[in-house]
Amino acid sequence: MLLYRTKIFNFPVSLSLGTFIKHLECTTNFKPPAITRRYTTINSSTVNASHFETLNPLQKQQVHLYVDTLLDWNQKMNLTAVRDVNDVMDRHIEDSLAIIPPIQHSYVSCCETPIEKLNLVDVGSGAGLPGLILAIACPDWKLTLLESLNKRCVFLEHVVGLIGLSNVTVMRGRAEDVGQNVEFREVYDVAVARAVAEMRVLAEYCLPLVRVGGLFVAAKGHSPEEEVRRAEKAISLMGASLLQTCYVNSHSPHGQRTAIICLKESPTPRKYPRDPGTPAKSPL
Ligand SMILES: C[S@@+](CC[C@H](N)C(=O)[O-])C[C@H]1O[C@@H](n2cnc3c(N)ncnc32)[C@H](O)[C@@H]1O
Repeated sequence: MLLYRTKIFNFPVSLSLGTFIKHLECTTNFKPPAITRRYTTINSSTVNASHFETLNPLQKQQVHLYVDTLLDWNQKMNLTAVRDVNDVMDRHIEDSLAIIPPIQHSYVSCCETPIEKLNLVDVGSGAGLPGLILAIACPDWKLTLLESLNKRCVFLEHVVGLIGLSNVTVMRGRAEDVGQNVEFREVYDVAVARAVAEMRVLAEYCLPLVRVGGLFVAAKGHSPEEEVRRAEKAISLMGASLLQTCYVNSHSPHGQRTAIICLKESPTPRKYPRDPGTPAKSPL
């Protein structure tokens, strides 16, 4: 059974999905949206196994094509340190799929627009993780894969075309520049990031891209508490607040993973993000 760990009166507890959603509502000031809830229950027999097993046959085929292409291109360019197909499935695919339930539950609980047509940006997408996997698993969502390295963008464009995904845009650029571009600033419902930087830096990369009322979701390891605590100031400077740390029992060999969820409450001041390189050199 998929359990969400949180704290009640400072005691760590593990909650089932339904209880977790109720807890989220009780411990935040946000009113449940007027829209119909779509994720009040999850079939525990499906989440009990791997997240991959919950995909339909076409989606599974698309993931396999992605993994084969990734490993093929990895012989020519450095896309991932993971070389074995089973390891890619367990470490990258399961890890990426594991953040979908926390995104869905937090969005439905706290954000006022319907979740069906979500507009997401994956910051520092690398070889497309988690963004490209989210695009396969949630074909109604629109994904922008933002990546600064040209060769990785070439791979992304190739694999997106090969799989035939029409809901993905590959954007080459630095988060610091894109976040200052009026065309992309504060337009995304959700920004996600995995294995790009520490939370203080990620907050400055991601939150300027998120619209007021949207979410920033960072995929992190099993013990992100100290990193998250240090990032509280940066998150607040960006006009957001920490909503929840969701502990997800991933099928990945890393075991438990976390999704750190922040809600954007007010516009980010114009001076953020700072010049390229500054957020990483001098985190807020
Ligand atoms: C360690 S890789 C992780 C990639 C992927 N998210 C994953 O989970 O496998 C970090 C990626 O973020 C990109 N990156 C780092 N800083 C960035 C920035 N400021 N703007 C855009 N991309 C960035 C790097 O080029 C690299 O491809």
